[in-house]
Amino acid sequence: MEPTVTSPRPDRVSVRAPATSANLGPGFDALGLAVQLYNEFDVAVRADGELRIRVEGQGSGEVPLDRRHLVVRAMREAFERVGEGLPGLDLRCVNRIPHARGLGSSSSAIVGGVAAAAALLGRTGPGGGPDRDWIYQIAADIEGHPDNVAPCVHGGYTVAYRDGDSWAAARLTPHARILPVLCVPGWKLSTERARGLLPETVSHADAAFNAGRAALMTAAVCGQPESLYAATEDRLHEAYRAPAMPRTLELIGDLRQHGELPAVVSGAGPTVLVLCSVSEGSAREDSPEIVRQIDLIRQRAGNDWDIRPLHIEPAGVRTPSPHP
Ligand SMILES: Nc1ncnc2c1ncn2[C@@H]1O[C@H](COP(=O)(O)OP(=O)(O)OP(=O)(O)O)[C@@H](O)[C@H]1O
Ligand SMILES: N[C@@H](CCO)C(=O)O
Repeated sequence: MEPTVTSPRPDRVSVRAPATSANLGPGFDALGLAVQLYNEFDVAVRADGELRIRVEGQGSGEVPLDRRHLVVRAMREAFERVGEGLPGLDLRCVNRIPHARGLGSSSSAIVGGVAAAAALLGRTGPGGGPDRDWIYQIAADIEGHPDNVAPCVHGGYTVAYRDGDSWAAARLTPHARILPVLCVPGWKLSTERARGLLPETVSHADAAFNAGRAALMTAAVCGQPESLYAATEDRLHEAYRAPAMPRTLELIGDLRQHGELPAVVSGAGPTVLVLCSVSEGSAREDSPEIVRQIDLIRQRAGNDWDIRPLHIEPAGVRTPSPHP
């Protein structure tokens, strides 16, 4: 956990942390994908020790504007890891990731907070960028499971896991033929409630089913998108959560049955993730095959869902200032 480089300490920093879609169906608490939708956090140290928080966009008027704020909690934890107290701060949040929808808003806030603290502490990684492993360890400890945190920190497609006393992740590059399309509803579901619906134990047969599909998912995302439909079947969490998000499971069933589209619950829901793809070349919003798939999604979803094609974010959290 030692920093690769210790730089002079700046007194202000800007952080950009992406949205993420976790699980991807069978990879419960392990698989995740970063997408190009971001929260931005501007942090400046205050000499008077006061804490001032401004929130624009998602969560404005809902999240606490004091030491309970998730970004501040994450920053405090990071400072305490090096034996320091949190200084006074001006924190400005520009939130674009909707809360409690299964798009990793909490991971973005936690990773953003830890990354801001790392930069203020002068901890940098190779090349002067964020000290990604340090950020990952602390953020995953706070979140409690690593599947949103890993892609938020590293970008791309990640397979996250526990390795002894620490968190580890394999970061892979998704195939250019894939374009994630998110169907975001206006209603919320907290991860805490969605996790409360899961059984204590599952059958060996269901565990074996998911092991095969999760392994296939990595092959499908990174090399053979034609396997995405088979790879997106799950028996560990989606059906158990249906009572808290019936319309999500209904839409997924509809898209799978009528459109043969690889649709899954994004994270803990209620957003639906559809892994759209083209048969050759690179997937773009205006590729004829993608246009057809998005039209079908719009028809089946109706007006209550915001249909958002979002390209994969390759790099993960960034601290453009002071580390370009
Ligand atoms: N940018 C933010 N600033 C402050 N608090 C936030 C922010 N984003 C999320 N939170 C807190 O986290 C809660 C949402 O976390 P939750 O884990 O339930 O959902 P999620 O992270 O959006 O979805 P998922 O984990 O399924 O991808 C919000 O209700 C809010 O309390
Ligand atoms: N793996 C997590 C993702 C949401 O944080 C879950 O499904 O509960």
